[in-house]
Amino acid sequence: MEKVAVIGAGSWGTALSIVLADNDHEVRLWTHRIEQAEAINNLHRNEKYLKNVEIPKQIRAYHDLSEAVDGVSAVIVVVPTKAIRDVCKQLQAVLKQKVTIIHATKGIEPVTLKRVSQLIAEEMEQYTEEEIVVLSGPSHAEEVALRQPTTVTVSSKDAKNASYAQDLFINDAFRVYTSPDILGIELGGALKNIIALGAGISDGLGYGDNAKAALITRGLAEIARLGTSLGANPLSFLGLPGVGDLIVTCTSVHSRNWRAGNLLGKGYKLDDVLEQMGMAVEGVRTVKAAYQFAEEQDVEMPITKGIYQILFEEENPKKVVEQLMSRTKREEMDDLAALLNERYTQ
Ligand SMILES: NC(=O)C1=CN([C@@H]2O[C@H](COP(=O)(O)OP(=O)(O)OC[C@H]3O[C@@H](n4cnc5c(N)ncnc54)[C@H](O)[C@@H]3O)[C@@H](O)[C@H]2O)C=CC1
Ligand SMILES: O=C(CO)COP(=O)(O)O
Repeated sequence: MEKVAVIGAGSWGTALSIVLADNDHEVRLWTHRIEQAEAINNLHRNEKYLKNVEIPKQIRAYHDLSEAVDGVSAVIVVVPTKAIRDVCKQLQAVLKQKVTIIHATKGIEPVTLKRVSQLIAEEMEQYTEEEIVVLSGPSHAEEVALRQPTTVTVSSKDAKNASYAQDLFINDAFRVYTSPDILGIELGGALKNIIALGAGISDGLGYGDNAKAALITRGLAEIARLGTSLGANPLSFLGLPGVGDLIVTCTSVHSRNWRAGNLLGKGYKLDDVLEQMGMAVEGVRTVKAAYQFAEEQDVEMPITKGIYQILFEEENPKKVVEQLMSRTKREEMDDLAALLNERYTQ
């Protein structure tokens, strides 16, 4: 049994705390909102983020960060990407002992184009990027909290840390794999949110399953194209944090990115959609980063570009679909298949 702190009491932080409590760990769930800590401790509920879920009594919520991390062996960071730097600065100030840092956040910082493990290492000087672990994969909090079968991947350059994280979380309802390709795992988890926004827009416009299957497949091709240009293993995009997470986020009503896209497709404005959601919709910031990445790396990402135009240039979604459908003719297998072919047939 380990003593662990989960930083961020949104839907995902709360669901991961439940997995850890089921594994008999002592779980301290930190939130920056005092009233939320009180509600979790007194009512064993987190109604705003995870409706109708009973939180096990052995999960204790904290508002004081230094108390939450005192004596723990692992810290699991689960706040939205935009809050990572701020939260890690606070952690750096209060952490007295060296711990294993695991994050479960899915995003890329616009402008700097840094992944979350890089942001953590930048803000917490006693940790190197190689030591950080990411947990990612097709895993909606709503289903994890109900102990429905779920599979994820943990990844770190430090194999010992990845294996520690695997042991911490794995149980009969929550199966955990390991991977050494943290670049591919973080990029897959972040970039699928853009395609999920697109799937929601497509559904909001009234298009059908054919369109969604096309978005998932061609979206995977452009994620893999960008990822491999940055040095990721193309096979990672065929795994749980790649195609697995694309499928779940593009097809599940639980997905915040899909739901936000759906409202955009129905004609709502971005600001109104985000206000209505009231939860992290990571794809909105990540599409800025991916658009910039694609320009800098000279990588073709037409779906990402179209979604960027809908979100930030007020482009009409129907017009974007027309543009995507009337692009120059090409061979299909010039993407992921070709990358794999190149790597494994020589
Ligand atoms: N909800 C899900 O099913 C899953 C979410 N994720 C990822 O987990 C991350 C967190 O997402 P959710 O839990 O869904 O978000 P959420 O919107 O449900 O909760 C976010 C939490 O972070 C807190 N927060 C926001 N800014 C903060 C700050 N500056 N300092 C401290 N706390 C702050 C909020 O108060 C809230 O408790 C995202 O990157 C998301 O992509 C990953 C897998 C599944
Ligand atoms: O990453 C997720 C599921 O694996 C959650 O996706 P949303 O943030 O779109 O809800």
